[in-house]
Amino acid sequence: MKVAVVGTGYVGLVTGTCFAETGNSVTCVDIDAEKVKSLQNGKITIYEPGLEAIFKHNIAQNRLKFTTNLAEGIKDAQVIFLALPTPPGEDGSADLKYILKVAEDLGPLLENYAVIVDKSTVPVGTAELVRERVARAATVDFDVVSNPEFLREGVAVEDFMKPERVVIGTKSDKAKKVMDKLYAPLLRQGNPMIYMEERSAEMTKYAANAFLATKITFMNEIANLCELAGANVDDVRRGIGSDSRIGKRFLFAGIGYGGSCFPKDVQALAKTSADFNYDFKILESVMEVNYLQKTKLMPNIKQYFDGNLAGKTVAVWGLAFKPYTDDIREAPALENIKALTEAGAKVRAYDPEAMDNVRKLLGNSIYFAKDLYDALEGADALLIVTEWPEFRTPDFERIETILKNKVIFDGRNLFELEQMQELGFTYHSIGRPAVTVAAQNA
Ligand SMILES: NC(=O)C1=CN([C@@H]2O[C@H](COP(=O)(O)OP(=O)(O)OC[C@H]3O[C@@H](n4cnc5c(N)ncnc54)[C@H](O)[C@@H]3O)[C@@H](O)[C@H]2O)C=CC1
Ligand SMILES: O=C(O)[C@H]1O[C@H](OP(=O)(O)OP(=O)(O)OC[C@H]2O[C@@H](n3ccc(=O)[nH]c3=O)[C@H](O)[C@@H]2O)[C@H](O)[C@@H](O)[C@@H]1O
Repeated sequence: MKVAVVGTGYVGLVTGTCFAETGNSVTCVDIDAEKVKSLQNGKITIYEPGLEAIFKHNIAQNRLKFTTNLAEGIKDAQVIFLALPTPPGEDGSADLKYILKVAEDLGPLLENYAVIVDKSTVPVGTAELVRERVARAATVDFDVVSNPEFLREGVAVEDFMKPERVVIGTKSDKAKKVMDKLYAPLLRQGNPMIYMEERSAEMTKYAANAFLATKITFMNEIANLCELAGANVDDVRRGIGSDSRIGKRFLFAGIGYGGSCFPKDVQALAKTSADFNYDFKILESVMEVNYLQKTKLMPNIKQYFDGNLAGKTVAVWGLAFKPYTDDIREAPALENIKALTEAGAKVRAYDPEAMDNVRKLLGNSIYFAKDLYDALEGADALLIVTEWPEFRTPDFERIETILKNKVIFDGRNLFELEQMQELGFTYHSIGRPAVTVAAQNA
């Protein structure tokens, strides 16, 4: 099948590459000329495990092409994916300007029937708006369907190639046939293609993200309560997660969720609710709790240094909003770096993938370390923000030698409390009793 993907960011590049991998002929379109040039030269523009190999393979097979020219990109395409940004507008709603602009541009360019697919996360009613914009200048028949994407960054290829479900919002049988054919190779394990009305498909995406953000936030609040009540959130997680109605996944307490989607999608759903005069109370709480959670460890850090961080240096392990990505959008690390520097501390940061992106944002206002131990040189304390695997079993003897104080603030609960106690570290984590040297000696 001939497929076009408009917008070649995280979702567009994964979508295009994976559909090329299943044998389609794919052209990806982007207005960012530098990005397209790099992709044309076989240089991948994002870090996503497993993507580079299939990206290169499909370029070599001539099944994956890149262009800045929309007309060229969509020529003869049977399916046109819109994988464009939908950032928050000033009022928190999803800004549809990128989607609607491309929809308008597409109209006069269509030469044959095509299925135009809203892959971006878009509010209820967007498919109707896209249809209206395309129709303004279209001279051929077309369908617009909603096909929200549920991939996670860091495991995007796996999620895309083996989706637990594919949701399609459309009433058109013609469009259904095209989508069935395109997705068939990805659903061989029997996972379902779920058809529904387009408004329900659009809502499904926001409901999924808002539910997951709420689940995490609920656990973060349980964690905060555990700290006050002397319970351990990790035990509570195991205790409730084994109930299949609750499930084991997405119950990990930490210093807040980040990323390009949960924050903006929860906000956008709240705005949609407001537009329908519905007071969606949980969403407001989720946003407030998550905002506060991101700097949850700051009071502990300040208290350790008797309220004064001026002149102190803090090593920060992890900058990406989660492991296996270089994405720093809404990353808790950024809030913590801001809080630390505002309090007068210096920051020495290390992340395996995200340092270039943070450097673009913060310049040389913080030190970017060569590795996790370089980050500790001359540092008074260690703050862990992202659970990269290489942080899980570090050389504690080396940490002890380099770090000025044996103190770790851990926003991702990487270490066992007993281990920290044995090693003699003061250790503050999330939703678990603090390990202090005083407590150890008591
Ligand atoms: N990043 C993620 O993990 C997921 C994102 N989504 C949704 O997918 C959509 C896209 O997200 P990302 O891929 O993360 O965004 P992104 O910002 O990484 O990529 C968007 C791309 O669109 C390009 N673009 C902008 N205007 C254009 C135009 N007129 N013509 C052609 N290209 C244009 C940009 O240059 C950029 O390369 C958003 O709605 C997002 O909410 C959904 C599921 C997962
Ligand atoms: O719409 C999107 O863009 C995507 O948003 C999320 O994917 P993603 O943001 O890539 O990453 P997640 O693995 O969901 O993690 C999001 C945040 O939640 C945090 N998290 C996750 C799980 C958990 O148990 N605890 C927790 O704090 C992570 O640290 C991270 O900051 C969803 O999981 C995807 O299904 C969805 O497609």
